[in-house]
Amino acid sequence: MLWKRLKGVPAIKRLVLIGFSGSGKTTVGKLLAQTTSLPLYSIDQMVEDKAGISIPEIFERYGEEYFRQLESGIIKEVVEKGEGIIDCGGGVVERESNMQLLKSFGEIVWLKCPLETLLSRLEKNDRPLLKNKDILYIQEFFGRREVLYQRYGDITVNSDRDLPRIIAELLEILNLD
Ligand SMILES: Nc1ncnc2c1ncn2[C@@H]1O[C@H](COP(=O)(O)OP(=O)(O)OP(=O)(O)O)[C@@H](O)[C@H]1O
Ligand SMILES: O=C(O)C1=C[C@@H](O)[C@@H](O)[C@H](O)C1
Ligand SMILES: [Mg+2]
Repeated sequence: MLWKRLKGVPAIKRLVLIGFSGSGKTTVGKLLAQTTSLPLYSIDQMVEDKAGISIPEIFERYGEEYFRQLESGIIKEVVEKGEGIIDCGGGVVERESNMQLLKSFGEIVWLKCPLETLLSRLEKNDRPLLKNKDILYIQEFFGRREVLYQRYGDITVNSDRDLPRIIAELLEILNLD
């Protein structure tokens, strides 16, 4: 065991991961769920399961607003669950109502990562809001999103590092065993 549980301090067992596409929410969520045995709720995956088509297809056929409605509907269902890790889509912060619900569920962790790293991770980019966009557009979009992640995150974790270090920091913050 790399981390040590602090005795007498309650563990955080309701966690919400937010951050830009490529910040590692899904990757970190899976690893953290495996390590802690907490259930993982991946909102993007649940939206795709509900719609029966991929996210790029949802955007293409029905548009962003329809995707956002599905996303908000799944969030309403998931916050009714008990303990667990919620892996959000990158745009969850676009709706204040999503964030109120998620705040009532648990601790919101912003996986913060510089744009340069995100872009290298998203080289094979299929995210509809970023696909085929020029760098100036992406920089401006990233800047607007950072303001929102900063606003809603209770805890900020640097995700511009290797995965074991991110997981170790999260386990320490959450005081999980
Ligand atoms: N700490 C890391 N170091 C190196 N590569 C990483 C790290 N975290 C994630 N990645 C890689 O970056 C890519 C994007 O990661 P991931 O899908 O987890 O991001 P995300 O935040 O869930 O994005 P989205 O909001 O689009 O769902 C994946 O290929 C993943 O393997
Ligand atoms: O940043 C966004 O708005 C998105 C991020 C992805 O996780 C998906 O939820 C979808 O591609 C929208
Ligand atoms: Mg993801």
